[in-house]
Amino acid sequence: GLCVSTSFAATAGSAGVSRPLADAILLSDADFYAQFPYRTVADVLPFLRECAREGDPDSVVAALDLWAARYPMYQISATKGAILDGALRRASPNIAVEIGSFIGYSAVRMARALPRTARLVCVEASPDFAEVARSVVAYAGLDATFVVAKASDCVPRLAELAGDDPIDFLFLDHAKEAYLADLQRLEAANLVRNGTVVLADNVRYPGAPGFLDYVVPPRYDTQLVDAPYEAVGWETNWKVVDDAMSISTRLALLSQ
Ligand SMILES: C[S@@+](CC[C@H](N)C(=O)[O-])C[C@H]1O[C@@H](n2cnc3c(N)ncnc32)[C@H](O)[C@@H]1O
Repeated sequence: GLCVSTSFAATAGSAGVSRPLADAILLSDADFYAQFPYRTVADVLPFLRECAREGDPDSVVAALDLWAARYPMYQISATKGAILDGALRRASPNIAVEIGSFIGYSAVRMARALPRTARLVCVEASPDFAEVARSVVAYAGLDATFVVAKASDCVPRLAELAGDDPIDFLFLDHAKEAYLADLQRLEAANLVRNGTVVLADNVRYPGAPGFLDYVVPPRYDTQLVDAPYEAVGWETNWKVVDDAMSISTRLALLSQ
């Protein structure tokens, strides 16, 4: 529909689209679905090999934007991706953690926006998704360490990976109802410091009960950034729903 082409056009222009991706953009729905079927998440890999340049994160992001436009699914939009890029660049973290990677779209965006010496750790509960995400990040020529675990079980491994260092930037995009408990688990393990930035998606829709009430002074300073949730009912009737990302900065550590 209209939403798809407009939102994609905005990214394609800035990303330096390769010739094959430009061809794929022009395919009719029927031709696109015939040439690039989506039966399992791993089907994104042959599409990327054809439509994105290996070692070129911009072309991988542009190709995944097209993939998501033809197959609306659970990755953040290009608009939300730009919000993530901006927050990450402003925070300039040494250690960034993402919880909920799906096939690696936001992981590529984060790895691309990080300082060279920084590390990205991605926590993903599904082994299948994590394996695809790992391949996508590698295809983009970027680095990330994957922890295949539920967020509630990832703390020991995160602590090990971080050494004595806290997480400087945390992106929450997994089970919305688990945001609060999983953040508090990281706090209890001293993985959050004064100034740690926590960016959370879907805090308005589907919504993160309890989480938004928690990330307020004196614990956190929080800014809400409006950005629509695009994929509601995409199979039958495309609907844009109000949503927001929250960007919270830790103000003070409480003893737990
Ligand atoms: C919305 S998708 C993430 C999209 C990704 N951040 C992107 O923008 O490309 C949510 C992901 O969280 C994972 N997930 C759900 N609950 C989880 C949990 N408790 N711990 C870790 N991962 C979880 C799901 O398997 C799914 O891949």
